[in-house]
Amino acid sequence: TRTSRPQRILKAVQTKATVGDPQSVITAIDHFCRHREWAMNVGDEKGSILDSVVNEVSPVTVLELGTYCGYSTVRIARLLPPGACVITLEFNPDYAAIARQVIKWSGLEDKVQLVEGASGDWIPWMKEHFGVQAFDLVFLDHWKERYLPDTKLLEECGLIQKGTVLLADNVICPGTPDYLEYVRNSPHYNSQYYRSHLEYTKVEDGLEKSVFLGY
Ligand SMILES: Nc1ncnc2c1ncn2CCCCCNC(=O)c1cc(-c2ccc(F)cc2)cc(O)c1O
Ligand SMILES: [Mg+2]
Repeated sequence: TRTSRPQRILKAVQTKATVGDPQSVITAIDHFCRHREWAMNVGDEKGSILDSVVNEVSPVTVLELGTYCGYSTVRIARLLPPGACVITLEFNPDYAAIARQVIKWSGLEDKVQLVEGASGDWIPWMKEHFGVQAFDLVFLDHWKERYLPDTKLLEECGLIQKGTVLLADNVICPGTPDYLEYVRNSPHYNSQYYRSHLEYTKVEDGLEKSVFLGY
């Protein structure tokens, strides 16, 4: 049977990128998705904004919701200092299997914990299972209708504390209207929109950065 799109992305990495070189993995995926086949990676334009937020926060523990092929996982992990890590949750086992290989090819497996499962099931176990106190940065890039309920769940589980930064992809396209309304109107968040474009297209999209101000 035909290969899947994630399998074709992995092949592009394995043929075009250098083992242990995260930037070459990022470049290979962006080239493939811009010139061969569109895919829902955060991409190079929004990826540069993600990079600047990671550098600004210099997080020790990062949570990523929605791994897909591991493109943004690699973008984040490549900027983390020794001892820092990103826990990334992926619901789809086929995506997770490809992401593991992409992350391994980039040589960043020591900075990444990939967990297979639904965000709503795993978030309540984060403290106990990973010994996480609170996250310094959360990158939301999974089911768009899960952004708001999972943010509320993270708050309830004490995984968001004063200074925690939430960075949400696709707040315009496909769009997360209930999440945007919440973070922009809550007195507990300071929210900022970074205007950009849907990965590899001219369609408007953007990232919303929301800093938790404490209770
Ligand atoms: N840990 C977890 N818990 C729950 N769900 C989980 C999960 N882990 C994964 N999922 C399941 C989410 C699967 C993909 C989410 N991303 C998206 O749906 C997405 C779609 C577009 C898009 C835009 C315009 C179009 F015309 C078509 C598609 C662009 C993007 O940048 C996107 O991130
Ligand atoms: Mg996205």
